[in-house]
Amino acid sequence: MESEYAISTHQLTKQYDRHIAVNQVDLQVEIGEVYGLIGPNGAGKTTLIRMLAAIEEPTTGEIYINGEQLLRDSSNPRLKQRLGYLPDDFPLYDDLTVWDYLDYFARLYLLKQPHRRYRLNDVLELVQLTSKRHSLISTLSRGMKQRLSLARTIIHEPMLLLLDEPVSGLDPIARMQFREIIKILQSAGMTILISSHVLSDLAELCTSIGIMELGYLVESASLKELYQRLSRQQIIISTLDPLETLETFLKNEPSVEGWERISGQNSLRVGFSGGSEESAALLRSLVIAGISISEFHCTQEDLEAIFLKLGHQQVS
Ligand SMILES: Nc1ncnc2c1ncn2[C@@H]1O[C@H](COP(=O)(O)OP(=O)(O)OP(=O)(O)O)[C@@H](O)[C@H]1O
Repeated sequence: MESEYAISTHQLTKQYDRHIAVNQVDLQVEIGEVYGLIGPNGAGKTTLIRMLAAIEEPTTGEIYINGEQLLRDSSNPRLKQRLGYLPDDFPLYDDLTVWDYLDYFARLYLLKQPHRRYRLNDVLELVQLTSKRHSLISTLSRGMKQRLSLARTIIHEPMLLLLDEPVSGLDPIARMQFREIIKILQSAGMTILISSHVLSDLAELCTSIGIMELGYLVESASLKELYQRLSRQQIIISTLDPLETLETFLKNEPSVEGWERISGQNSLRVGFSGGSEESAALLRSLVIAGISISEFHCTQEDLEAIFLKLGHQQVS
């Protein structure tokens, strides 16, 4: 049963003195997923990830990685070989070159020549740092340093990647570059667990989302299921007529659940309970009623709206 999952935990708990940082967490992540972990500061995300990476001992509970149990009082060398862990504060050695830094880690993972050299070249190409291979780390931008950290994390070709807030502090372009690399790793078959405060990044990358709060995993579902269950459809309607004309018409439409005016535009954001057939029928009847429609655009509430609807704090 556990072997179906890249990660499976049972009642996983971590207690520091009297404070419970992770509380009876049952987490299941299927092989090949990109699983996003979100939650406010102090929710327990880092502690959970550190236990999965076998850096932190659980107080109670069990962890299975690809069906194999992480053992207490053991360095778990075989399992660690399959894991790549990127902490949120990993130090880089400023006075090494990019190549020497990666070569150092490849040696730690006992990669032999000529495979080590091939692997370094492949990884540098993936993280788009080939042209920087002879540069000192101190001369890299923050985004480049983060991509180098990722390169170090995957140098030994792990099956499972654990990334703790990898995009925090990066500008939008650097975040996009990082996301593109994650997508390539996923398509190569890696399972990836990623914690982030940037919900729009997770919405674009993840297949499933887990929400942590006060040490508990309070929600865990595929992104598709979350959207189906919690995301309302919305229609943006713009008109050349006075907004009141459109509003009067919408009052009699059964699938319309309310609306708000979009400031500065002659447009409404309409909450809508129907599917695509009902929205097509609405557009038809607006046109038949002689209302001049300049925009009619169906959209869905995003991950941030879902997160707020669940009653959790906003995290970004
Ligand atoms: N070594 C430790 N000793 C005592 N308490 C700790 C320790 N590590 C974490 N905690 C506490 O456990 C709780 C969870 O911390 P954790 O860092 O896992 O949260 P987080 O969700 O990763 O937060 P953030 O988003 O700020 O990184 C916090 O209250 C923190 O103070």
